[in-house]
Amino acid sequence: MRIDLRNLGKTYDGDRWAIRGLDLTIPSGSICGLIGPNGAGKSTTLRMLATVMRPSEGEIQFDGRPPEVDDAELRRAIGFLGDGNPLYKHMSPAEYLRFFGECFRVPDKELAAAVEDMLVTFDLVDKRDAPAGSLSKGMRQRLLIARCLLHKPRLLILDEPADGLDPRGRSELRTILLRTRERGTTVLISSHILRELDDLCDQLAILQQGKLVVAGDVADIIERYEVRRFVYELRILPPTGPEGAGSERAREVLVGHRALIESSGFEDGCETITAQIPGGEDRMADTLAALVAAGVRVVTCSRVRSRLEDVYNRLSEDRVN
Ligand SMILES: Nc1ncnc2c1ncn2[C@@H]1O[C@H](COP(=O)(O)OP(=O)(O)OP(=O)(O)O)[C@@H](O)[C@H]1O
Repeated sequence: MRIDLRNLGKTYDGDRWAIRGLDLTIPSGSICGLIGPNGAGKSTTLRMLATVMRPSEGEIQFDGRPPEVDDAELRRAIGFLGDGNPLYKHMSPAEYLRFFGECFRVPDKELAAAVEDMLVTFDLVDKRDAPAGSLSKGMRQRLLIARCLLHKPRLLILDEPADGLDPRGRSELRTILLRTRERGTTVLISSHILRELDDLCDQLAILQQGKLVVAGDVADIIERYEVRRFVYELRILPPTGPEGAGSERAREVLVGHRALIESSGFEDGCETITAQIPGGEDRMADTLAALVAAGVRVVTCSRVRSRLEDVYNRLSEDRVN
Protein backbone atom coordinates (compact mmCIF):
# COMPACT_ATOMS: atom_id res chain seq x y z
CA MET A 1 0.00 0.00 0.00
CA ARG A 2 1.38 3.40 -0.99
CA ILE A 3 0.98 6.27 1.46
CA ASP A 4 0.96 9.98 0.64
CA LEU A 5 0.85 12.60 3.36
CA ARG A 6 0.09 16.14 2.22
CA ASN A 7 0.55 19.08 4.55
CA LEU A 8 -0.50 16.87 7.45
CA GLY A 9 -0.95 18.57 10.81
CA LYS A 10 -2.41 17.86 14.24
CA THR A 11 -3.05 20.12 17.19
CA TYR A 12 -4.60 18.67 20.34
CA ASP A 13 -5.48 21.98 21.98
CA GLY A 14 -5.98 24.26 18.97
CA ASP A 15 -2.85 26.16 19.93
CA ARG A 16 0.32 24.02 19.88
CA TRP A 17 1.02 21.73 16.92
CA ALA A 18 2.16 18.18 17.67
CA ILE A 19 3.05 17.88 13.98
CA ARG A 20 2.62 20.35 11.13
CA GLY A 21 3.22 20.68 7.38
CA LEU A 22 4.19 17.03 6.95
CA ASP A 23 4.67 16.04 3.31
CA LEU A 24 5.81 12.48 2.85
CA THR A 25 5.46 9.64 0.37
CA ILE A 26 6.01 6.06 1.46
CA PRO A 27 6.34 3.70 -1.51
CA SER A 28 4.35 0.48 -1.46
CA GLY A 29 6.25 -2.48 0.00
CA SER A 30 8.91 -0.46 1.79
CA ILE A 31 9.94 -0.33 5.43
CA CYS A 32 9.87 3.28 6.55
CA GLY A 33 11.47 4.33 9.83
CA LEU A 34 10.12 7.31 11.70
CA ILE A 35 12.83 8.69 13.94
CA GLY A 36 12.81 11.54 16.37
CA PRO A 37 13.37 12.44 20.01
CA ASN A 38 10.59 12.35 22.62
CA GLY A 39 7.74 14.64 21.71
CA ALA A 40 8.77 14.97 18.04
CA GLY A 41 5.32 13.90 16.87
CA LYS A 42 5.92 10.26 15.87
CA SER A 43 3.01 8.70 17.78
CA THR A 44 0.66 11.45 16.65
CA THR A 45 1.61 10.85 12.99
CA LEU A 46 1.20 7.08 13.35
CA ARG A 47 -2.23 7.44 15.01
CA MET A 48 -3.43 9.51 12.05
CA LEU A 49 -1.99 6.96 9.62
CA ALA A 50 -3.80 4.18 11.45
CA THR A 51 -7.01 6.25 11.01
CA VAL A 52 -7.69 6.20 14.75
CA MET A 53 -7.24 9.97 14.92
CA ARG A 54 -8.28 12.65 12.42
CA PRO A 55 -5.77 15.22 11.16
CA SER A 56 -6.43 18.86 12.09
CA GLU A 57 -5.28 19.84 8.62
CA GLY A 58 -3.93 18.20 5.49
CA GLU A 59 -4.66 14.81 4.03
CA ILE A 60 -3.53 11.18 3.95
CA GLN A 61 -4.02 9.07 0.85
CA PHE A 62 -3.89 5.29 0.92
CA ASP A 63 -3.15 3.93 -2.54
CA GLY A 64 -4.16 7.30 -3.95
CA ARG A 65 -7.44 7.77 -2.10
CA PRO A 66 -8.36 9.47 1.19
CA PRO A 67 -10.09 7.33 3.84
CA GLU A 68 -13.85 7.45 4.11
CA VAL A 69 -15.59 8.13 7.42
CA ASP A 70 -15.32 4.95 9.54
CA ASP A 71 -13.58 3.17 6.69
CA ALA A 72 -13.85 -0.43 7.97
CA GLU A 73 -12.41 -1.90 4.78
CA LEU A 74 -9.29 0.27 5.07
CA ARG A 75 -8.93 -0.49 8.78
CA ARG A 76 -9.01 -4.21 8.07
CA ALA A 77 -6.02 -3.68 5.76
CA ILE A 78 -4.02 -2.05 8.59
CA GLY A 79 -2.22 -3.62 11.55
CA PHE A 80 -1.54 -1.03 14.25
CA LEU A 81 0.52 -1.23 17.40
CA GLY A 82 0.06 2.13 19.12
CA ASP A 83 1.62 3.31 22.35
CA GLY A 84 -0.27 1.90 25.29
CA ASN A 85 -2.01 -1.25 24.08
CA PRO A 86 -3.76 -2.98 26.95
CA LEU A 87 -4.04 -6.74 26.89
CA TYR A 88 -7.04 -8.44 28.43
CA LYS A 89 -5.40 -9.93 31.52
CA HIS A 90 -7.55 -13.04 31.76
CA MET A 91 -7.40 -13.90 28.05
CA SER A 92 -4.71 -16.34 26.96
CA PRO A 93 -2.56 -15.61 23.87
CA ALA A 94 -4.58 -18.14 21.84
CA GLU A 95 -7.90 -16.56 22.91
CA TYR A 96 -6.61 -13.04 22.37
CA LEU A 97 -5.41 -13.77 18.83
CA ARG A 98 -8.64 -15.61 17.98
CA PHE A 99 -10.67 -12.66 19.29
CA PHE A 100 -8.78 -10.15 17.13
CA GLY A 101 -8.87 -12.52 14.15
CA GLU A 102 -12.66 -12.48 14.42
CA CYS A 103 -12.71 -8.66 14.75
CA PHE A 104 -10.63 -8.42 11.58
CA ARG A 105 -12.93 -10.93 9.86
CA VAL A 106 -10.26 -13.56 9.16
CA PRO A 107 -12.34 -16.34 7.54
CA ASP A 108 -13.28 -19.13 9.99
CA LYS A 109 -11.49 -21.83 8.03
CA GLU A 110 -8.22 -19.84 8.09
CA LEU A 111 -8.37 -18.53 11.65
CA ALA A 112 -7.07 -21.56 13.61
CA ALA A 113 -4.04 -21.90 11.30
CA ALA A 114 -3.37 -18.13 11.42
CA VAL A 115 -3.44 -18.16 15.26
CA GLU A 116 -1.13 -21.18 15.34
CA ASP A 117 1.25 -19.53 12.88
CA MET A 118 1.49 -16.39 15.05
CA LEU A 119 2.05 -18.41 18.25
CA VAL A 120 4.93 -20.24 16.56
CA THR A 121 6.40 -17.13 14.88
CA PHE A 122 6.37 -15.18 18.14
CA ASP A 123 7.56 -18.07 20.30
CA LEU A 124 4.41 -18.18 22.43
CA VAL A 125 3.41 -21.83 21.94
CA ASP A 126 4.34 -22.77 25.52
CA LYS A 127 2.20 -19.92 26.84
CA ARG A 128 -0.74 -20.36 24.50
CA ASP A 129 -3.24 -21.04 27.32
CA ALA A 130 -1.68 -18.97 30.11
CA PRO A 131 -3.54 -15.80 31.15
CA ALA A 132 -1.94 -12.75 29.48
CA GLY A 133 -1.56 -11.16 32.94
CA SER A 134 1.02 -13.82 33.81
CA LEU A 135 3.24 -13.17 30.77
CA SER A 136 6.53 -11.31 30.98
CA LYS A 137 6.77 -7.81 29.46
CA GLY A 138 8.61 -9.10 26.40
CA MET A 139 6.07 -11.91 25.87
CA ARG A 140 3.22 -9.42 26.11
CA GLN A 141 4.91 -7.22 23.56
CA ARG A 142 5.35 -10.21 21.21
CA LEU A 143 1.67 -11.02 21.59
CA LEU A 144 0.69 -7.44 20.75
CA ILE A 145 2.82 -7.50 17.60
CA ALA A 146 1.41 -10.92 16.66
CA ARG A 147 -2.09 -9.43 16.90
CA CYS A 148 -1.09 -6.74 14.35
CA LEU A 149 0.16 -9.31 11.83
CA LEU A 150 -2.50 -12.01 12.28
CA HIS A 151 -4.84 -10.73 9.56
CA LYS A 152 -2.00 -10.18 7.06
CA PRO A 153 -2.37 -6.40 6.78
CA ARG A 154 -1.23 -4.47 3.71
CA LEU A 155 -0.01 -1.68 5.97
CA LEU A 156 1.71 -2.45 9.26
CA ILE A 157 2.23 0.45 11.69
CA LEU A 158 4.35 -0.19 14.76
CA ASP A 159 5.01 2.48 17.38
CA GLU A 160 8.21 1.60 19.27
CA PRO A 161 7.68 -2.17 18.82
CA ALA A 162 11.05 -3.16 20.28
CA ASP A 163 10.10 -1.74 23.69
CA GLY A 164 10.49 -4.49 26.26
CA LEU A 165 12.04 -7.02 23.87
CA ASP A 166 15.36 -8.66 24.76
CA PRO A 167 18.19 -8.73 22.17
CA ARG A 168 16.97 -12.05 20.74
CA GLY A 169 13.40 -10.75 20.52
CA ARG A 170 14.66 -7.63 18.72
CA SER A 171 16.65 -9.62 16.24
CA GLU A 172 13.66 -11.91 15.60
CA LEU A 173 11.40 -8.92 15.12
CA ARG A 174 13.78 -7.66 12.47
CA THR A 175 13.60 -10.96 10.60
CA ILE A 176 9.80 -10.98 10.85
CA LEU A 177 9.57 -7.43 9.49
CA LEU A 178 11.85 -8.24 6.56
CA ARG A 179 9.68 -11.28 5.80
CA THR A 180 6.56 -9.11 6.08
CA ARG A 181 7.98 -6.72 3.51
CA GLU A 182 8.70 -9.64 1.17
CA ARG A 183 4.96 -10.29 1.19
CA GLY A 184 4.48 -6.77 -0.18
CA THR A 185 3.27 -5.18 3.06
CA THR A 186 4.27 -1.56 3.67
CA VAL A 187 5.79 -1.23 7.15
CA LEU A 188 6.02 1.95 9.20
CA ILE A 189 8.03 1.73 12.36
CA SER A 190 8.97 4.38 14.90
CA SER A 191 11.92 4.33 17.21
CA HIS A 192 14.39 6.57 18.90
CA ILE A 193 16.93 3.75 19.00
CA LEU A 194 18.62 4.24 15.67
CA ARG A 195 20.62 1.04 15.65
CA GLU A 196 17.36 -0.85 15.51
CA LEU A 197 16.44 0.80 12.24
CA ASP A 198 19.86 0.68 10.58
CA ASP A 199 19.96 -2.06 7.95
CA LEU A 200 16.21 -2.60 8.31
CA CYS A 201 14.52 0.44 6.78
CA ASP A 202 14.76 1.44 3.16
CA GLN A 203 12.92 4.72 3.76
CA LEU A 204 13.44 7.16 6.56
CA ALA A 205 11.72 10.23 7.97
CA ILE A 206 13.37 12.22 10.75
CA LEU A 207 11.06 14.40 12.84
CA GLN A 208 12.04 17.06 15.31
CA GLN A 209 9.67 19.30 17.27
CA GLY A 210 6.73 18.51 15.04
CA LYS A 211 8.54 19.13 11.77
CA LEU A 212 10.03 16.88 9.13
CA VAL A 213 13.79 17.40 9.02
CA VAL A 214 14.74 14.96 6.31
CA ALA A 215 13.02 12.14 4.42
CA GLY A 216 13.70 9.72 1.62
CA ASP A 217 15.60 6.63 0.65
CA VAL A 218 18.01 5.61 3.45
CA ALA A 219 20.92 4.92 1.10
CA ASP A 220 20.45 8.34 -0.57
CA ILE A 221 20.28 10.14 2.77
CA ILE A 222 23.44 8.45 4.04
CA GLU A 223 25.19 9.18 0.73
CA ARG A 224 24.18 12.85 0.90
CA TYR A 225 25.64 13.26 4.39
CA GLU A 226 28.56 10.95 3.77
CA VAL A 227 30.01 13.51 1.37
CA ARG A 228 30.91 15.64 4.36
CA ARG A 229 32.33 12.92 6.55
CA PHE A 230 35.46 10.92 5.81
CA VAL A 231 36.34 8.20 8.27
CA TYR A 232 38.96 5.56 7.51
CA GLU A 233 40.08 2.43 9.25
CA LEU A 234 43.78 1.62 9.03
CA ARG A 235 45.21 -1.82 9.79
CA ILE A 236 48.86 -1.67 10.74
CA LEU A 237 51.33 -4.52 11.16
CA PRO A 238 53.66 -4.42 14.19
CA PRO A 239 57.15 -2.97 13.47
CA THR A 240 59.78 -5.49 12.29
CA GLY A 241 62.34 -4.41 14.90
CA PRO A 242 62.79 -2.07 17.89
CA GLU A 243 63.61 0.85 15.57
CA GLY A 244 60.59 0.27 13.32
CA ALA A 245 57.49 2.47 13.23
CA GLY A 246 54.41 1.07 14.96
CA SER A 247 51.01 2.41 15.94
CA GLU A 248 52.50 5.14 18.17
CA ARG A 249 54.32 6.62 15.19
CA ALA A 250 51.15 6.19 13.09
CA ARG A 251 49.21 8.26 15.63
CA GLU A 252 51.81 11.03 15.52
CA VAL A 253 51.64 11.18 11.73
CA LEU A 254 47.83 11.17 11.76
CA VAL A 255 47.59 13.93 14.35
CA GLY A 256 50.24 15.89 12.40
CA HIS A 257 47.86 15.71 9.44
CA ARG A 258 44.97 17.00 11.59
CA ALA A 259 43.20 13.65 11.69
CA LEU A 260 40.79 13.04 14.57
CA ILE A 261 41.38 9.57 16.01
CA GLU A 262 38.02 8.00 16.86
CA SER A 263 39.10 4.58 18.14
CA SER A 264 41.90 2.05 18.09
CA GLY A 265 42.19 -1.65 18.77
CA PHE A 266 43.86 -4.93 17.89
CA GLU A 267 42.51 -7.46 15.39
CA ASP A 268 44.01 -10.49 13.61
CA GLY A 269 47.59 -9.56 14.53
CA CYS A 270 47.15 -5.93 13.40
CA GLU A 271 46.67 -2.68 15.25
CA THR A 272 43.57 -0.88 13.98
CA ILE A 273 43.05 2.87 14.04
CA THR A 274 39.83 4.59 12.98
CA ALA A 275 40.28 8.25 12.19
CA GLN A 276 38.28 11.10 10.72
CA ILE A 277 40.23 12.90 8.03
CA PRO A 278 39.25 16.52 7.45
CA GLY A 279 39.21 17.45 3.78
CA GLY A 280 38.32 14.12 2.22
CA GLU A 281 40.00 11.66 -0.09
CA ASP A 282 42.88 13.85 -1.32
CA ARG A 283 43.91 14.44 2.26
CA MET A 284 43.70 10.73 3.04
CA ALA A 285 45.99 9.95 0.08
CA ASP A 286 48.56 12.46 1.41
CA THR A 287 48.26 11.15 4.95
CA LEU A 288 48.70 7.57 3.75
CA ALA A 289 51.82 8.53 1.80
CA ALA A 290 53.19 10.21 4.95
CA LEU A 291 52.49 7.10 7.04
CA VAL A 292 54.30 4.86 4.57
CA ALA A 293 57.21 7.34 4.31
CA ALA A 294 57.47 7.25 8.12
CA GLY A 295 57.91 3.47 7.92
CA VAL A 296 54.43 2.57 9.24
CA ARG A 297 53.43 -0.83 7.81
CA VAL A 298 49.87 -0.07 6.66
CA VAL A 299 48.16 -3.24 5.35
CA THR A 300 44.73 -1.80 4.53
CA CYS A 301 43.08 1.59 4.56
CA SER A 302 39.34 1.47 4.05
CA ARG A 303 36.58 4.02 4.32
CA VAL A 304 34.04 3.40 7.06
CA ARG A 305 30.54 4.08 5.78
CA SER A 306 28.22 6.17 7.91
CA ARG A 307 25.38 4.61 9.79
CA LEU A 308 22.00 6.16 10.35
CA GLU A 309 23.18 7.22 13.76
CA ASP A 310 25.99 9.31 12.26
CA VAL A 311 23.52 11.04 9.94
CA TYR A 312 21.13 11.70 12.80
CA ASN A 313 23.87 13.14 15.01
CA ARG A 314 25.07 15.27 12.14
CA LEU A 315 21.56 16.61 11.52
CA SER A 316 21.10 17.40 15.20
CA GLU A 317 24.47 19.21 15.27
CA ASP A 318 23.48 21.25 12.22
CA ARG A 319 20.23 22.28 13.85
CA VAL A 320 21.92 23.22 17.12
CA ASN A 321 24.56 25.19 15.23
N1 LIG B 1 -3.28 12.86 23.64
C1 LIG B 1 -2.58 14.00 23.67
N2 LIG B 1 -3.14 15.15 24.15
C2 LIG B 1 -2.44 16.31 24.17
N3 LIG B 1 -1.18 16.45 23.70
C3 LIG B 1 -0.60 15.35 23.19
C4 LIG B 1 -1.26 14.07 23.15
N4 LIG B 1 -0.43 13.17 22.59
C5 LIG B 1 0.71 13.84 22.28
N5 LIG B 1 0.61 15.14 22.65
C6 LIG B 1 1.65 16.19 22.47
O1 LIG B 1 2.02 16.21 21.11
C7 LIG B 1 3.43 16.36 20.97
C8 LIG B 1 3.98 15.17 20.15
O2 LIG B 1 3.80 13.98 20.93
P1 LIG B 1 3.96 12.52 20.34
O3 LIG B 1 3.54 11.56 21.39
O4 LIG B 1 3.30 12.47 19.02
O5 LIG B 1 5.56 12.48 20.12
P2 LIG B 1 6.53 11.22 19.99
O6 LIG B 1 7.56 11.64 18.99
O7 LIG B 1 5.76 9.99 19.72
O8 LIG B 1 7.18 11.15 21.43
P3 LIG B 1 7.69 9.85 22.27
O9 LIG B 1 8.95 9.38 21.63
O10 LIG B 1 7.93 10.44 23.63
O11 LIG B 1 6.58 8.83 22.25
C9 LIG B 1 4.00 16.46 22.37
O12 LIG B 1 4.18 17.81 22.67
C10 LIG B 1 2.91 15.86 23.24
O13 LIG B 1 2.89 16.46 24.51
